[in-house]
This record gives sequence, C-alpha cells and structure tokens, in this order.
Amino acid sequence: MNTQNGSTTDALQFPIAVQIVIIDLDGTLLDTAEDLAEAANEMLRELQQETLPLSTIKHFIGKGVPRLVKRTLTNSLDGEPDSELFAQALPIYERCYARHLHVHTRPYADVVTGLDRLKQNNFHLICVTNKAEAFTLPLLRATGLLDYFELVLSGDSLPRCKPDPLPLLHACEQFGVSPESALLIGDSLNDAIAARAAGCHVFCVPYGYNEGRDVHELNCDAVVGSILEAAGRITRSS
Ligand SMILES: O=C(O)COP(=O)(O)O
Ligand SMILES: [Mg+2]
Repeated sequence: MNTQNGSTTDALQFPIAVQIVIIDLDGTLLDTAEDLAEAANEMLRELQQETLPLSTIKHFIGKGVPRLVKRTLTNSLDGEPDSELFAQALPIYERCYARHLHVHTRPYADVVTGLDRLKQNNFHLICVTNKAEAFTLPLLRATGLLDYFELVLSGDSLPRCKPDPLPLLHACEQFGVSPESALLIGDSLNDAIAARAAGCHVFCVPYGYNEGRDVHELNCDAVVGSILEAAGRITRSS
C-alpha cells in the first residue's frame, strides 16, 4: 500500500499503462506568468490602483481569468471585489492580455521533446486548461504547440472547469477510454483534485503555478521534472 500524501491506493507500478495524456497549459506547458502579470498590472494602472509584483500575481494563477482579476483587484486569493469594479476591470484585463498574450510566454524546457516522445509512442494528446478559449487557442498556435493536441478544452468550453472532473471525464468519453487509462499532467491542486475525482492518474510538475501549495504535498502519482520525464514513466496500453 502506498500511504504517501495520505492516499491509501495500492503501490503503482511504473511505467503506468495509459492511452490518453491530458496536459494542463499555464505552468505546465507554457510559462505564461509574465504576460499574465503585465496585463494585470496594466489593468491596475488603468484603474489607478497600485501594481503588484510578479511573484504575487504568480500565486493568483490557476482558476481562470475572472478569478485572476478578482485576486488582483483585492490582492488576496479569496478576495471578492466590489461587483461594479469587477465588471469594469474584467474587459480591461481581457483587452490588455489579448495584447500581451505571447510577448514573454514560452514552452518550458523539455515540453517540445516530451510532446514529440508522447506522439512517437502513439498517445492521444489533449490539453485541458482553465484559461478562456479566446486566449488558449491563439497561444497554443503562436508557440507551435496546437498541432500536437487532438482536443483542447478551455475553462469556458464546458459548464464546469478544474478542479471539477468534468473536462477530464469529457475527454475520456470523446476518446472512448476509461478514466484509469488516462493520465493528467498538471502543476496544481486544481489538477490533482480533478484527476482524483475523475479516477485518472496524475503527475505534477514542480515548476508551475500552484496557488502556494507545493506539489510535493499533493495527492498525485508522481512529481516529474518535465513532460519528457513524464513520457518515460508511462507506456501505451492497447
Ligand atoms: O488560466 C488559469 O488560471 C490556469 O490555467 P491552467 O488550468 O492551464 O493552469
Ligand atoms: Mg496550471
């Protein structure tokens, strides 16, 4: 029995046999924090509020654009700004981020080699992100990653997003595979909770954005240094 991270599942044998690999975007595939933060600070300046350091805004990434705006306006993870201020701020943020989408944003090390390896090994690849679709698709295209994915589900593609299991269950259904034949690679508690609720395997990378929750404390099957390392820990089941 594996009691690591409080889980009591049977010890996993690596490599794990799966058919589909679902990958998170912000903080896992792409280092988006600088562009997200520049847009947030441009919004604050337009609203004549104090700007915030990149290190603070990094912790606010994870639950989609509206939450990022609320967190930025209140400088707190659970803050609820005045509703009129929020209604004014959201379109400003969206306009600023559309302009800043891929100024600094780049794939992390070993993302492209990892995706190549996964493709060579015949895994179906799916991207599941809490980012709004209007930003997800242009960003994946601009960074050369879009063509790797057979399906992209954004934060507003379905009625509920991560940590709800719905996007993962939807992806499994689309490919006709059971959740235990799917692996999610992510960077945060949202990913770990969604994967566990869906019944999927989950690996976490330690370099992303985790809302202040170290991935080593999360209930995941492995912490992997890169997408390439993740590719080495799974095998294609038929
Ligand atoms: O947009 C966000 O806040 C997080 O997006 P992610 O699900 O790709 O990490
Ligand atoms: Mg993420």
